[in-house]
Amino acid sequence: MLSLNNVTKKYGNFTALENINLEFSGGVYALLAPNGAGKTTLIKMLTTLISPTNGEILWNGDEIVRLDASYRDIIGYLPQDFGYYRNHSPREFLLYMSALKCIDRDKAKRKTDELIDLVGLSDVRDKKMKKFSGGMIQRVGIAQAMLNDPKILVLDEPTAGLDPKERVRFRNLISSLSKDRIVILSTHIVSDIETIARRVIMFKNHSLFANDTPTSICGMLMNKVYETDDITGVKSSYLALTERQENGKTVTRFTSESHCGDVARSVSPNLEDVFLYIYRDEAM
Ligand SMILES: Nc1ncnc2c1ncn2[C@@H]1O[C@H](COP(=O)(O)OP(=O)(O)OP(=O)(O)O)[C@@H](O)[C@H]1O
Repeated sequence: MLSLNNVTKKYGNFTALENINLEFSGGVYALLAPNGAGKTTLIKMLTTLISPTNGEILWNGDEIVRLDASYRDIIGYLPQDFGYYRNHSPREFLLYMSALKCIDRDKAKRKTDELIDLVGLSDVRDKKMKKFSGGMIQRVGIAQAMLNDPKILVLDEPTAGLDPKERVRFRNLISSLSKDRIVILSTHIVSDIETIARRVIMFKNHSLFANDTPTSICGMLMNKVYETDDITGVKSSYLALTERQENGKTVTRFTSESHCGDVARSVSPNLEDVFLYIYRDEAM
């Protein structure tokens, strides 16, 4: 089990994260928050790239900084800006990364072929990556993070820049990889994690705001989300969440503390509603 006890991170006088307590045991944990909320800061602490200013991070009861290389052996990490050589093929790149990770050559070859198949790049295993789409590159990124068969897989905004089809494919891949490990994934895109996250972790004002199942988090807005094609009929105060066109009319989805069932249709809240509601005052 990976746990954070009262972790605070300051950059000079600026507090990026304050007094965070979390536990990770298995499955997908989604760090869901707008840009600048502290997701990368948390990930960098979990991967030992930076240290907490206060508090401790433990792996099975031992401080990760003390475990040092033996902790890094069980981590797979896909950073936000994943560096690769454009003239490498996936196979060359994964063999190169295996060497950096001190994986012996026979095992590296076996693992490289296995992972290339797993991420669906068998057809292009020997093609230069310079012609790859963003989704293909990210799949190479996941494969390099999996080379050491990590117990903890950390993915920092892995779907940034992917098209909808690539996102779905990536989501399915992440879900399958989470069966026997902890996957910690940061994103500000709700649809990436709504169906695969075991728990959703949200930060607000640099503190932990929520750490719960997607269903429970949606429960925050139960009986408070409505839709109408005549928003002028809503007389109580409300917060407009989204708008869509339907049969030539603009349907507004909104949340209201007052009962609006007489002028609007009550609908089940989803994670996007909660995200828009919680971060309503923040620039996104
Ligand atoms: N090295 C640093 N020095 C000073 N401030 C920093 C540093 N790194 C991050 N910050 C600040 O800490 C806050 C959290 O940044 P962080 O990168 O963790 O956010 P994030 O949620 O990952 O957002 P993004 O997706 O934009 O990276 C931001 O206000 C950022 O400007």
